[in-house]
Amino acid sequence: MSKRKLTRQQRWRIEKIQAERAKRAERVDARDGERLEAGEFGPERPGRVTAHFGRSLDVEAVDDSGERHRHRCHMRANMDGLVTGDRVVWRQANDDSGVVVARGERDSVLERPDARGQLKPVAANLDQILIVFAAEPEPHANLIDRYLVAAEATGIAPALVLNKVDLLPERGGELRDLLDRYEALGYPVVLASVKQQDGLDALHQRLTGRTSVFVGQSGVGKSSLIDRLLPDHALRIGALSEDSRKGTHTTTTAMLYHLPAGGELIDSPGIREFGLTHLDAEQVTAGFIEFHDYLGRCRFRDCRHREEPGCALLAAVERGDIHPQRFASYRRILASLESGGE
Ligand SMILES: Nc1nc2c(ncn2[C@@H]2O[C@H](COP(=O)(O)OP(=O)(O)OP(=O)(O)O)[C@@H](O)[C@H]2O)c(=O)[nH]1
Ligand SMILES: [Zn+2]
Repeated sequence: MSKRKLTRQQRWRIEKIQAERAKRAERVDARDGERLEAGEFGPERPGRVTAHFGRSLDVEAVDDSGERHRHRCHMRANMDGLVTGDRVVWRQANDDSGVVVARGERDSVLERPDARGQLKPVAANLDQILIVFAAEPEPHANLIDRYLVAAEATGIAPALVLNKVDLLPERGGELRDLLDRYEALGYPVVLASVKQQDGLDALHQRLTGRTSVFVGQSGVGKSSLIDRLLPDHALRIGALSEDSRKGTHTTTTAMLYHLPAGGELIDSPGIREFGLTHLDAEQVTAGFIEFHDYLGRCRFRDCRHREEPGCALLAAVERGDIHPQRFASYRRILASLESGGE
């Protein structure tokens, strides 16, 4: 991303706004501290972050009657970096609001570079990254590989979703062959159609009992899928705590939704355009799961798997144990990282 030059005046204004914000946060935190001391908050309870807005969060907890309820919470000053999906310990004030006092351990975290290019967590405790592609716009194998590599680097299990199967030729055509190859590598492949009545059964099954995100190229149907999976729009808006509904930045935060049949979806525009930036060559190599058996077996320890004699990867390609198209993708991704861009 190109660095935008700010005028001195603009910079001064931004600094001023940031200083004011920091001061306000300090005041809120001091007040929370006093109220905690004074015993104005209830006992510690477990909860899960379902949306976040600056230093405020929505925290979902199960109340005494067994129902899920969302509470607008502050986080203490020492608690930076909470994200949607985090498990937390929080205490309720005498109204509906509360304060988060601790963060639970994370099973996984999805990160994204911020405007300055630094990696920042955007969502936590995900089980599954659903990489969506479609009959149209037609996916290139290299694009699928790029998403898979990026997903593998997060440690969160990827699955492939082919949407718009209503547009495929009867026997599935080349795309079906391509998918078979990924299935043979062990990746779950799910076929879906927003247009067809029964087109989402397999997807429902994939989603049940897991916390998932949808990622993928523009136009593949991510929004359409999410709208169908969360049919009641009121249900989506209703997923925000009452205070958050009045806020203005509801469209940019990652939100956690419950699916009617169980399972959760975490979604935000920022997550959907999840990409490959910030990976190094080693992560790219590790992102090709069928290479794992051969790594460390090349004659030279620093083998770059290009034309070195005794390269175990090249030999596997030669024997047909690694698909040449996957190996070509690997090369292309490395080359694009070396040239410093997508
Ligand atoms: N034929 C067919 N069209 C679909 C299907 N699902 C979505 N579409 C259409 O594909 C187009 C793009 O869908 P979106 O849901 O906006 O795609 P998206 O992935 O959210 O795109 P971005 O918001 O740009 O990231 C729309 O015109 C949809 O109506 C499907 O299963 N079959
Ligand atoms: Zn090698």
